Amino acid sequence: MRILVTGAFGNVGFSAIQALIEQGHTVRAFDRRTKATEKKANRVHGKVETIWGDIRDSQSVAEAVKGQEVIVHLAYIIPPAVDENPTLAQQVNVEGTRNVIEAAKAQPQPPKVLFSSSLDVFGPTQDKEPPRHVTDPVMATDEYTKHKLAGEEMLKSSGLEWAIYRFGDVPPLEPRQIHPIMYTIPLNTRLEMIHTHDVGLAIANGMRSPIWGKVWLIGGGPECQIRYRDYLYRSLAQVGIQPPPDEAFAPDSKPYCTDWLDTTESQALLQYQRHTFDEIMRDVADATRPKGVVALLMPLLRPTVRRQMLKLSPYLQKK
Ligand SMILES: O=c1ccn([C@@H]2O[C@H](COP(=O)(O)OP(=O)(O)O[C@H]3O[C@H](CO)[C@@H](O)[C@H](O)[C@H]3O)[C@@H](O)[C@H]2O)c(=O)[nH]1
Repeated sequence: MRILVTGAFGNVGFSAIQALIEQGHTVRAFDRRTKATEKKANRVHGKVETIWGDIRDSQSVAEAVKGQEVIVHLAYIIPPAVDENPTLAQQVNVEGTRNVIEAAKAQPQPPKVLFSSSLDVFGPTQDKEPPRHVTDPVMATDEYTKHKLAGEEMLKSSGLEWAIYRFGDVPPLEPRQIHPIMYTIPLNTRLEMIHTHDVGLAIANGMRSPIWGKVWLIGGGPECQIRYRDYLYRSLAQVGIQPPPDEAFAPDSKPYCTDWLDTTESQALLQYQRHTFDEIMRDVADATRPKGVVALLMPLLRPTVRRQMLKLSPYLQKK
């Protein structure tokens, strides 16, 4: 199949193109050109056709869409960056999705579109019995979820063949920057993680499955249903940093929009859940382990990193 992947050199995109190549598809990658995306493009050089462009530019999107049978639309500004530049995020996320849909509709044989959404669209649900089902009500609670729900609606009413994957939390296999967002999640929050390679597999397996016309929940399954504390403590332990005290975090009364997911149906169809939470964390640790001089300096750097991290907590600052 001829498949265009937008945002192809992002976290999910790169896993998707690798799984698609492995399954014999002809992959066209569309992304903006940065040092990071170029580095990843070099790793699949000769295996995909790469088109550099801006998702906000309808002409380059139309060029990329030509002759494709499926578009996997992943180009997006995600949290926390989405709140740092909401105007740009609106253009990339909402207008970018509109460009993809319009370009698809303009084709003599319109391609199908697989849109990536998020479990965040269920809103705050920690007071409800888990897991979340695909039929549960949705609500916009911030810019990101507003954009995702607008995209879902645009696609459903486009007249195109569509499918929507709402993903759980997909940790990238690269270092995540320390950001104040880490303190906005109460430590007891239910989180469902999924290995980035399993998301790639769910996308690739979807190409030969009857996914169309439906919304799917894509998470790691019961083995990946954890609490935020499990994830955070493990991530910090892997780099030898002691976790911040409980009072640095939002209290349980400030619920965050993530939850465990009912993935029975998606797993039965797509057979993509291959990794447990422990395996995700092992692969993240392998991919992010400090090397060379940084590794040697780590024992000296740790206290400074921890101090800087504590400074980012709005709850500690209030005291
Ligand atoms: O202006 C921009 C900003 C970003 N990107 C690309 O979009 C991709 C985003 O990837 P990344 O930031 O690594 O996020 P992912 O974790 O891969 O995000 C995926 O998974 C999220 C849900 O977990 C979805 O919201 C996103 O749409 C989907 O791309 C990258 O290739 C970026 O280069 C653009 O093309 N234009």
